[in-house]
Amino acid sequence: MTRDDLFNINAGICTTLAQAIAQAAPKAFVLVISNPVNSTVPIFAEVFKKQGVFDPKRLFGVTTLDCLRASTFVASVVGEPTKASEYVVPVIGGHAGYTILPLLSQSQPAVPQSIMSDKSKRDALIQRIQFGGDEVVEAKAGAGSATLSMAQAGAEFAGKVLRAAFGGETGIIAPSYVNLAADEANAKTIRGEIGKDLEYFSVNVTLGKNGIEKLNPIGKIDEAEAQLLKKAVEDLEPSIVKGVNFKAPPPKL
Ligand SMILES: NC(=O)c1ccc[n+]([C@@H]2O[C@H](COP(=O)([O-])OP(=O)(O)OC[C@H]3O[C@@H](n4cnc5c(N)ncnc54)[C@H](O)[C@@H]3O)[C@@H](O)[C@H]2O)c1
Ligand SMILES: O=C(O)C[C@H](O)C(=O)O
Repeated sequence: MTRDDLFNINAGICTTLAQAIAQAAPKAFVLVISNPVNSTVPIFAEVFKKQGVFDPKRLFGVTTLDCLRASTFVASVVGEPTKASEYVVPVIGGHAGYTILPLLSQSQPAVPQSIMSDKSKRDALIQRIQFGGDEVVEAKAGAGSATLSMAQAGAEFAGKVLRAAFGGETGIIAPSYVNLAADEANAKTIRGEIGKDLEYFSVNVTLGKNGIEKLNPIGKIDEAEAQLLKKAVEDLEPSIVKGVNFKAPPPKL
């Protein structure tokens, strides 16, 4: 089963939840975890638009688990598994397979050259990050997906949104899959970087008291990442369209 297989069940559930949020809490910060995130976030946005309450600064797709996996697997490959929390690896694109694009070239601390210049080691590391979620789903064989690691990721991301919105903290940056209209000025740069006029993409987001304060451009990536970016964009586009075009069946009487 892939995240896309969940669309048929979760699209309807997300529509119902979005309608309830639009009516009961139209100013809420909405953090979407339900898969396929690449399509469910557009579903939320479309419902909010219809209800006249859409604020792209307050809608987030939660991709934090991809970053947790990236730092965990990088630290492990480097031989420092206990130092995973010290590694920050930006992950952009979306939250499924090849749309998950870890920017190893931007890792802090840097990934050693012995890995970066060894194609097979580097490819294996990227594959592990991209398909770590599928690994868990397969291993659980129908009994759900990531739980403890998702709890850590969800808590980390929600904590950041709350600290920025209500705790007065500034400069908090977190990756998230968002509607690029949240920051049109930087969206223009990001669309130029990805070479496509996409409505949704995951980038590093600067959080503030109103939610998304700034979308951070991708910045410098290397040739291998530029190739992976093309594939990510190619796979992401139909998932966005699927979410945007979803029409929930009328409720059963
Ligand atoms: N974004 C991520 O990184 C990430 C990570 C892990 C899981 N997920 C996604 O999170 C979702 C939940 O995963 P899980 O492993 O916790 O699944 P789960 O099956 O353990 O839990 C799903 C819960 O949803 C409830 N539910 C079912 N139908 C509902 C409805 N109509 N309205 C409200 N609630 C309903 C069920 O009772 C159950 O408690 C899935 O879509 C999964 O793919 C996302
Ligand atoms: O639930 C899934 O399909 C996997 C989940 O999104 C994950 O990344 O662990």
